[in-house]
Amino acid sequence: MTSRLSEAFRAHPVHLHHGDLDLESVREVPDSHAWPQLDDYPSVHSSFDVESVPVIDLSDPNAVKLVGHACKTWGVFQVTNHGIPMRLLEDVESHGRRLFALPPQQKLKAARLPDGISGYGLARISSFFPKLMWSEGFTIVGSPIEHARQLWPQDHTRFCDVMEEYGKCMKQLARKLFWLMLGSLGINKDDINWASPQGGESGAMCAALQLNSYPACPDPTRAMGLAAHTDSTLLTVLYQNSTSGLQVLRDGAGWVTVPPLPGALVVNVGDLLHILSNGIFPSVLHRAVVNRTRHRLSVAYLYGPPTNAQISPLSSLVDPNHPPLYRPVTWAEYLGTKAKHFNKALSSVRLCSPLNGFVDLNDHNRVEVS
Ligand SMILES: C=C1C[C@]23C[C@@]1(O)CC[C@H]2[C@@]12CCC[C@@](C)(C(=O)O1)[C@H]2[C@@H]3C(=O)O
Ligand SMILES: O=C(O)CCC(=O)C(=O)O
Ligand SMILES: [Fe+2]
Repeated sequence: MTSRLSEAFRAHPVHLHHGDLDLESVREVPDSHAWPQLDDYPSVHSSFDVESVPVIDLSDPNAVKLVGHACKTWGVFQVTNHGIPMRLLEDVESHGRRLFALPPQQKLKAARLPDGISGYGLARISSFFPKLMWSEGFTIVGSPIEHARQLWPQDHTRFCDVMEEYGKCMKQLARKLFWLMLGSLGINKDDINWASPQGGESGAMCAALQLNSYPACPDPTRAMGLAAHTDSTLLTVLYQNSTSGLQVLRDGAGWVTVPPLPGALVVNVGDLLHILSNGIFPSVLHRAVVNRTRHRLSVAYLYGPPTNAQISPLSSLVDPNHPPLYRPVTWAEYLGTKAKHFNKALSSVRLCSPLNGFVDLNDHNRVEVS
Protein backbone atom coordinates (compact mmCIF):
# COMPACT_ATOMS: atom_id res chain seq x y z
CA MET A 1 0.00 0.00 0.00
CA THR A 2 1.38 3.41 -0.89
CA SER A 3 2.80 5.85 1.62
CA ARG A 4 0.17 8.41 0.59
CA LEU A 5 -2.48 5.98 1.67
CA SER A 6 -0.60 5.36 4.91
CA GLU A 7 -0.75 9.08 5.60
CA ALA A 8 -4.44 9.14 4.93
CA PHE A 9 -5.01 6.15 7.20
CA ARG A 10 -3.35 7.99 10.07
CA ALA A 11 -5.89 8.13 12.86
CA HIS A 12 -5.84 10.54 15.78
CA PRO A 13 -3.45 9.37 18.47
CA VAL A 14 -5.21 6.62 20.39
CA HIS A 15 -4.48 4.68 23.53
CA LEU A 16 -2.71 1.53 22.47
CA HIS A 17 -3.59 -0.46 25.50
CA HIS A 18 -6.02 -0.43 28.38
CA GLY A 19 -3.52 0.95 30.86
CA ASP A 20 -2.94 -1.70 33.49
CA LEU A 21 -6.25 -3.31 32.76
CA ASP A 22 -6.33 -6.83 31.41
CA LEU A 23 -9.93 -7.22 30.20
CA GLU A 24 -9.71 -11.00 30.49
CA SER A 25 -9.33 -10.84 34.25
CA VAL A 26 -11.41 -7.93 35.61
CA ARG A 27 -14.49 -8.73 37.68
CA GLU A 28 -16.44 -5.55 37.15
CA VAL A 29 -16.64 -2.86 34.51
CA PRO A 30 -14.41 0.03 35.61
CA ASP A 31 -15.52 3.63 35.10
CA SER A 32 -13.08 4.00 32.19
CA HIS A 33 -15.12 1.40 30.27
CA ALA A 34 -18.66 2.16 31.54
CA TRP A 35 -20.80 3.62 28.75
CA PRO A 36 -23.72 5.66 30.07
CA GLN A 37 -26.01 5.33 27.03
CA LEU A 38 -26.01 1.94 25.35
CA ASP A 39 -29.75 1.79 24.81
CA ASP A 40 -30.11 4.67 22.34
CA TYR A 41 -32.37 2.42 20.25
CA PRO A 42 -34.09 -0.83 21.24
CA SER A 43 -32.05 -4.00 20.68
CA VAL A 44 -34.00 -6.68 18.90
CA HIS A 45 -33.06 -10.31 18.42
CA SER A 46 -35.18 -12.56 16.25
CA SER A 47 -38.87 -11.94 16.74
CA PHE A 48 -42.05 -12.17 14.72
CA ASP A 49 -42.24 -8.39 14.42
CA VAL A 50 -38.83 -7.77 12.95
CA GLU A 51 -37.50 -9.28 9.77
CA SER A 52 -33.97 -10.52 9.93
CA VAL A 53 -30.89 -9.74 7.87
CA PRO A 54 -31.21 -11.58 4.51
CA VAL A 55 -29.25 -14.81 4.02
CA ILE A 56 -28.26 -15.42 0.40
CA ASP A 57 -27.02 -18.66 -1.11
CA LEU A 58 -24.46 -17.54 -3.70
CA SER A 59 -25.19 -20.61 -5.81
CA ASP A 60 -28.81 -19.48 -6.19
CA PRO A 61 -29.52 -18.57 -9.84
CA ASN A 62 -31.30 -15.46 -8.50
CA ALA A 63 -28.25 -14.32 -6.51
CA VAL A 64 -27.80 -11.03 -8.43
CA LYS A 65 -31.37 -9.98 -7.76
CA LEU A 66 -31.28 -11.09 -4.13
CA VAL A 67 -27.98 -9.30 -3.50
CA GLY A 68 -29.29 -6.11 -5.12
CA HIS A 69 -32.46 -6.20 -3.03
CA ALA A 70 -30.54 -6.83 0.20
CA CYS A 71 -28.13 -3.97 -0.53
CA LYS A 72 -30.98 -1.55 -1.23
CA THR A 73 -33.16 -2.46 1.70
CA TRP A 74 -30.63 -3.43 4.40
CA GLY A 75 -27.09 -2.55 3.32
CA VAL A 76 -26.08 -5.90 4.82
CA PHE A 77 -26.68 -9.61 4.24
CA GLN A 78 -25.15 -12.99 5.03
CA VAL A 79 -23.80 -15.33 2.37
CA THR A 80 -23.56 -19.10 2.23
CA ASN A 81 -21.92 -21.21 -0.49
CA HIS A 82 -19.32 -18.47 -0.81
CA GLY A 83 -16.43 -20.79 -1.64
CA ILE A 84 -14.21 -20.01 1.37
CA PRO A 85 -13.23 -23.39 2.85
CA MET A 86 -14.46 -24.02 6.39
CA ARG A 87 -10.96 -25.20 7.25
CA LEU A 88 -9.56 -21.75 6.39
CA LEU A 89 -12.17 -19.97 8.54
CA GLU A 90 -11.28 -22.26 11.46
CA ASP A 91 -7.56 -21.61 10.95
CA VAL A 92 -8.03 -17.85 10.89
CA GLU A 93 -10.08 -18.04 14.04
CA SER A 94 -7.56 -20.18 15.90
CA HIS A 95 -4.62 -17.97 14.88
CA GLY A 96 -6.61 -14.90 15.93
CA ARG A 97 -7.26 -16.53 19.31
CA ARG A 98 -3.62 -17.43 19.64
CA LEU A 99 -2.67 -13.79 19.02
CA PHE A 100 -5.08 -12.26 21.53
CA ALA A 101 -4.24 -14.91 24.15
CA LEU A 102 -0.62 -13.71 24.30
CA PRO A 103 0.39 -11.80 27.45
CA PRO A 104 -0.36 -8.03 27.20
CA GLN A 105 3.35 -7.12 27.19
CA GLN A 106 3.97 -9.46 24.27
CA LYS A 107 1.08 -8.03 22.25
CA LEU A 108 2.33 -4.52 22.86
CA LYS A 109 5.55 -5.42 21.05
CA ALA A 110 3.42 -5.40 17.89
CA ALA A 111 1.58 -2.20 18.81
CA ARG A 112 0.31 0.01 16.02
CA LEU A 113 2.48 3.12 15.87
CA PRO A 114 0.71 6.44 16.48
CA ASP A 115 0.90 7.28 12.78
CA GLY A 116 0.62 3.69 11.51
CA ILE A 117 -2.15 1.51 10.16
CA SER A 118 -1.02 -2.05 10.90
CA GLY A 119 -0.52 -3.72 14.24
CA TYR A 120 -2.10 -4.33 17.62
CA GLY A 121 -4.16 -1.79 19.54
CA LEU A 122 -7.48 -0.43 20.66
CA ALA A 123 -10.16 0.34 18.09
CA ARG A 124 -8.89 3.35 16.16
CA ILE A 125 -12.26 5.10 16.56
CA SER A 126 -11.61 5.20 20.34
CA SER A 127 -10.42 8.79 20.12
CA PHE A 128 -13.96 9.94 19.31
CA PHE A 129 -15.37 8.61 22.58
CA PRO A 130 -14.86 9.50 26.22
CA LYS A 131 -15.01 5.83 27.28
CA LEU A 132 -12.86 2.88 26.22
CA MET A 133 -14.25 -0.07 24.29
CA TRP A 134 -14.27 -3.65 25.49
CA SER A 135 -12.11 -4.94 22.65
CA GLU A 136 -8.67 -5.22 21.13
CA GLY A 137 -7.76 -5.31 17.46
CA PHE A 138 -4.99 -6.28 15.10
CA THR A 139 -4.90 -4.65 11.66
CA ILE A 140 -3.07 -6.10 8.67
CA VAL A 141 -2.37 -4.06 5.56
CA GLY A 142 0.11 -5.75 3.24
CA SER A 143 2.28 -8.32 5.01
CA PRO A 144 1.97 -8.89 8.78
CA ILE A 145 5.48 -10.36 8.90
CA GLU A 146 7.23 -7.62 10.88
CA HIS A 147 4.58 -7.56 13.58
CA ALA A 148 4.26 -11.35 13.64
CA ARG A 149 8.02 -11.62 14.26
CA GLN A 150 7.62 -9.46 17.35
CA LEU A 151 4.75 -11.59 18.59
CA TRP A 152 6.29 -15.01 17.93
CA PRO A 153 10.05 -14.65 17.46
CA GLN A 154 10.43 -18.43 17.04
CA ASP A 155 7.42 -19.16 14.90
CA HIS A 156 5.72 -16.36 12.99
CA THR A 157 5.31 -18.05 9.61
CA ARG A 158 2.19 -20.09 10.40
CA PHE A 159 0.26 -16.94 11.30
CA CYS A 160 1.51 -15.12 8.19
CA ASP A 161 0.72 -18.03 5.87
CA VAL A 162 -2.85 -18.36 7.11
CA MET A 163 -3.51 -14.61 6.93
CA GLU A 164 -2.03 -14.44 3.45
CA GLU A 165 -4.16 -17.31 2.20
CA TYR A 166 -7.25 -15.78 3.80
CA GLY A 167 -6.51 -12.38 2.21
CA LYS A 168 -6.21 -13.99 -1.24
CA CYS A 169 -9.46 -15.93 -0.94
CA MET A 170 -11.28 -12.91 0.45
CA LYS A 171 -10.07 -10.75 -2.41
CA GLN A 172 -11.68 -13.11 -4.91
CA LEU A 173 -14.90 -13.29 -2.94
CA ALA A 174 -15.05 -9.51 -2.42
CA ARG A 175 -14.53 -8.94 -6.15
CA LYS A 176 -17.30 -11.41 -6.96
CA LEU A 177 -19.67 -9.74 -4.49
CA PHE A 178 -18.80 -6.29 -5.83
CA TRP A 179 -19.75 -7.31 -9.38
CA LEU A 180 -22.93 -9.03 -8.19
CA MET A 181 -23.90 -5.82 -6.42
CA LEU A 182 -23.11 -3.62 -9.42
CA GLY A 183 -24.62 -6.18 -11.82
CA SER A 184 -27.93 -5.77 -10.01
CA LEU A 185 -27.79 -2.08 -11.00
CA GLY A 186 -27.08 -2.95 -14.63
CA ILE A 187 -23.43 -1.96 -14.38
CA ASN A 188 -20.69 -4.13 -15.82
CA LYS A 189 -16.90 -4.28 -15.93
CA ASP A 190 -16.62 -1.94 -18.91
CA ASP A 191 -18.33 0.85 -16.97
CA ILE A 192 -15.62 1.29 -14.31
CA ASN A 193 -12.04 1.63 -15.48
CA TRP A 194 -10.37 1.42 -12.04
CA ALA A 195 -11.99 -1.89 -11.15
CA SER A 196 -10.37 -4.11 -13.80
CA PRO A 197 -8.14 -6.92 -12.38
CA GLN A 198 -5.05 -4.80 -13.09
CA GLY A 199 -6.69 -1.80 -11.48
CA GLY A 200 -6.52 0.36 -14.59
CA GLU A 201 -4.23 3.33 -14.32
CA SER A 202 -4.72 3.84 -10.61
CA GLY A 203 -3.19 0.61 -9.30
CA ALA A 204 -4.62 -2.44 -7.58
CA MET A 205 -7.71 -2.60 -5.38
CA CYS A 206 -6.79 -2.02 -1.72
CA ALA A 207 -7.78 -3.99 1.32
CA ALA A 208 -7.16 -4.45 5.03
CA LEU A 209 -7.76 -7.34 7.45
CA GLN A 210 -9.04 -6.41 10.88
CA LEU A 211 -9.00 -9.03 13.65
CA ASN A 212 -11.26 -8.05 16.56
CA SER A 213 -11.29 -9.66 20.00
CA TYR A 214 -14.07 -9.09 22.54
CA PRO A 215 -13.32 -10.71 25.90
CA ALA A 216 -16.23 -11.88 28.06
CA CYS A 217 -17.50 -8.93 30.09
CA PRO A 218 -18.89 -8.99 33.66
CA ASP A 219 -21.61 -6.46 32.75
CA PRO A 220 -22.41 -6.29 29.01
CA THR A 221 -25.19 -3.76 29.63
CA ARG A 222 -22.57 -1.15 30.53
CA ALA A 223 -19.75 -1.94 28.09
CA MET A 224 -19.37 -1.41 24.33
CA GLY A 225 -17.39 -3.83 22.16
CA LEU A 226 -17.07 -1.61 19.09
CA ALA A 227 -19.03 1.64 18.87
CA ALA A 228 -21.52 2.30 16.06
CA HIS A 229 -19.82 3.15 12.79
CA THR A 230 -20.02 2.64 9.06
CA ASP A 231 -17.02 1.23 7.19
CA SER A 232 -15.25 3.50 4.69
CA THR A 233 -14.97 0.61 2.24
CA LEU A 234 -16.74 -0.41 -0.92
CA LEU A 235 -17.79 -3.49 0.99
CA THR A 236 -16.70 -5.49 4.03
CA VAL A 237 -16.81 -9.27 4.44
CA LEU A 238 -16.97 -10.32 8.10
CA TYR A 239 -16.38 -13.67 9.71
CA GLN A 240 -17.77 -13.93 13.24
CA ASN A 241 -17.27 -16.90 15.52
CA SER A 242 -20.23 -18.66 17.10
CA THR A 243 -20.82 -15.91 19.69
CA SER A 244 -23.26 -13.21 18.59
CA GLY A 245 -22.47 -9.51 19.02
CA LEU A 246 -22.79 -7.79 15.65
CA GLN A 247 -25.82 -5.51 15.40
CA VAL A 248 -27.02 -3.33 12.53
CA LEU A 249 -29.26 -0.31 12.89
CA ARG A 250 -32.55 -0.78 11.08
CA ASP A 251 -34.91 2.14 10.53
CA GLY A 252 -38.00 1.72 12.65
CA ALA A 253 -36.72 -1.42 14.40
CA GLY A 254 -33.55 -0.46 16.27
CA TRP A 255 -30.43 -2.59 16.70
CA VAL A 256 -30.96 -5.90 14.93
CA THR A 257 -28.60 -8.73 15.84
CA VAL A 258 -26.90 -10.54 12.95
CA PRO A 259 -26.90 -14.12 14.26
CA PRO A 260 -23.78 -16.21 13.62
CA LEU A 261 -24.66 -19.00 11.17
CA PRO A 262 -22.14 -21.82 10.87
CA GLY A 263 -19.95 -21.20 7.82
CA ALA A 264 -21.78 -18.03 6.72
CA LEU A 265 -20.11 -14.65 6.18
CA VAL A 266 -21.62 -11.21 6.74
CA VAL A 267 -21.32 -8.68 3.91
CA ASN A 268 -21.97 -4.99 4.44
CA VAL A 269 -22.07 -1.99 2.15
CA GLY A 270 -19.43 0.63 2.97
CA ASP A 271 -19.41 4.40 2.43
CA LEU A 272 -17.62 4.28 -0.93
CA LEU A 273 -20.24 1.96 -2.42
CA HIS A 274 -22.89 4.24 -0.95
CA ILE A 275 -21.25 7.09 -2.92
CA LEU A 276 -20.71 5.01 -6.08
CA SER A 277 -24.36 3.90 -6.09
CA ASN A 278 -25.50 7.48 -5.45
CA GLY A 279 -27.14 6.39 -2.21
CA ILE A 280 -29.08 3.47 -3.72
CA PHE A 281 -27.07 1.07 -1.54
CA PRO A 282 -26.84 2.59 1.94
CA SER A 283 -23.77 1.95 4.05
CA VAL A 284 -25.12 0.35 7.19
CA LEU A 285 -24.44 1.62 10.71
CA HIS A 286 -23.24 -1.28 12.84
CA ARG A 287 -21.66 -2.02 16.21
CA ALA A 288 -20.49 -4.95 18.32
CA VAL A 289 -21.86 -5.66 21.77
CA VAL A 290 -20.20 -7.99 24.27
CA ASN A 291 -21.15 -11.16 26.06
CA ARG A 292 -21.14 -12.03 29.77
CA THR A 293 -19.54 -15.44 29.48
CA ARG A 294 -18.15 -15.90 26.02
CA HIS A 295 -15.14 -14.50 24.26
CA ARG A 296 -16.01 -13.26 20.77
CA LEU A 297 -13.75 -12.99 17.76
CA SER A 298 -14.42 -11.43 14.38
CA VAL A 299 -12.33 -10.91 11.27
CA ALA A 300 -13.25 -8.16 8.83
CA TYR A 301 -11.93 -7.99 5.27
CA LEU A 302 -12.18 -4.33 4.30
CA TYR A 303 -12.30 -4.02 0.53
CA GLY A 304 -11.73 -0.72 -1.23
CA PRO A 305 -10.78 0.71 -4.61
CA PRO A 306 -7.27 1.68 -5.70
CA THR A 307 -6.06 4.37 -3.32
CA ASN A 308 -6.13 7.27 -5.73
CA ALA A 309 -9.04 6.36 -7.99
CA GLN A 310 -11.77 9.01 -8.03
CA ILE A 311 -14.99 7.53 -6.67
CA SER A 312 -18.16 9.36 -7.61
CA PRO A 313 -21.78 8.43 -8.34
CA LEU A 314 -21.82 6.24 -11.47
CA SER A 315 -22.93 8.22 -14.50
CA SER A 316 -25.54 5.63 -15.49
CA LEU A 317 -27.27 6.19 -12.12
CA VAL A 318 -27.39 9.94 -12.53
CA ASP A 319 -29.99 11.83 -14.56
CA PRO A 320 -31.96 15.06 -14.13
CA ASN A 321 -34.26 13.31 -11.65
CA HIS A 322 -31.37 11.76 -9.77
CA PRO A 323 -28.59 14.32 -9.53
CA PRO A 324 -25.24 13.22 -8.10
CA LEU A 325 -25.47 13.32 -4.31
CA TYR A 326 -21.73 13.14 -3.59
CA ARG A 327 -18.65 14.84 -4.91
CA PRO A 328 -15.77 12.72 -6.25
CA VAL A 329 -13.40 11.47 -3.58
CA THR A 330 -10.45 9.06 -3.43
CA TRP A 331 -10.24 6.39 -0.73
CA ALA A 332 -7.08 8.03 0.56
CA GLU A 333 -8.87 11.35 0.92
CA TYR A 334 -11.98 9.76 2.37
CA LEU A 335 -10.05 7.96 5.10
CA GLY A 336 -8.53 11.30 6.08
CA THR A 337 -12.04 12.76 6.21
CA LYS A 338 -13.21 9.82 8.30
CA ALA A 339 -10.34 10.31 10.73
CA LYS A 340 -11.50 13.89 11.20
CA HIS A 341 -15.31 13.73 10.97
CA PHE A 342 -15.90 10.03 11.85
CA ASN A 343 -19.62 9.29 11.36
CA LYS A 344 -20.21 12.65 9.67
CA ALA A 345 -17.66 11.86 6.92
CA LEU A 346 -20.32 10.80 4.41
CA SER A 347 -22.39 13.95 4.82
CA SER A 348 -19.23 16.04 4.61
CA VAL A 349 -18.70 14.88 1.00
CA ARG A 350 -22.37 15.19 0.16
CA LEU A 351 -23.44 17.84 -2.28
CA CYS A 352 -26.19 19.90 -0.64
CA SER A 353 -25.41 18.55 2.84
CA PRO A 354 -25.97 20.54 6.04
CA LEU A 355 -22.19 20.70 6.54
CA ASN A 356 -21.98 22.35 3.15
CA GLY A 357 -24.66 24.89 3.97
CA PHE A 358 -27.77 23.33 2.42
CA VAL A 359 -30.84 21.50 3.63
CA ASP A 360 -30.53 18.33 5.65
CA LEU A 361 -31.07 15.35 3.36
CA ASN A 362 -31.04 11.92 4.85
CA ASP A 363 -27.88 10.22 3.59
CA HIS A 364 -29.52 6.85 3.79
CA ASN A 365 -32.35 7.73 1.41
CA ARG A 366 -32.11 8.28 -2.27
CA VAL A 367 -33.58 11.67 -3.04
CA GLU A 368 -35.90 12.03 -5.99
CA VAL A 369 -35.97 15.47 -7.54
CA SER A 370 -39.04 16.19 -9.62
C1 LIG B 1 -8.71 0.29 5.66
C2 LIG B 1 -9.19 0.67 6.81
C3 LIG B 1 -10.64 0.83 7.09
C4 LIG B 1 -10.64 1.07 8.58
C5 LIG B 1 -9.40 1.86 8.78
C6 LIG B 1 -8.38 1.01 8.03
O1 LIG B 1 -7.19 1.70 7.82
C7 LIG B 1 -8.06 -0.28 8.78
C8 LIG B 1 -9.12 -0.61 9.79
C9 LIG B 1 -10.52 -0.27 9.35
C10 LIG B 1 -11.44 -0.09 10.55
C11 LIG B 1 -11.97 -1.42 11.13
C12 LIG B 1 -12.88 -1.09 12.34
C13 LIG B 1 -13.87 0.03 12.04
C14 LIG B 1 -13.17 1.22 11.34
C15 LIG B 1 -14.13 2.40 11.19
C16 LIG B 1 -11.89 1.54 12.05
O2 LIG B 1 -11.74 2.37 12.90
O3 LIG B 1 -10.87 0.74 11.57
C17 LIG B 1 -12.59 0.73 10.03
C18 LIG B 1 -11.90 1.77 9.14
C19 LIG B 1 -12.88 2.32 8.14
O4 LIG B 1 -13.56 1.55 7.43
O5 LIG B 1 -12.98 3.53 8.06
O1 LIG C 1 -16.99 -7.54 15.39
C1 LIG C 1 -17.90 -7.24 14.64
O2 LIG C 1 -18.91 -7.92 14.52
C2 LIG C 1 -17.85 -5.95 13.85
C3 LIG C 1 -16.46 -5.56 13.43
C4 LIG C 1 -16.47 -4.36 12.56
O3 LIG C 1 -17.47 -3.71 12.40
C5 LIG C 1 -15.24 -3.93 11.88
O4 LIG C 1 -14.17 -4.53 12.11
O5 LIG C 1 -15.34 -2.97 11.08
FE1 LIG D 1 -17.25 -2.25 10.76
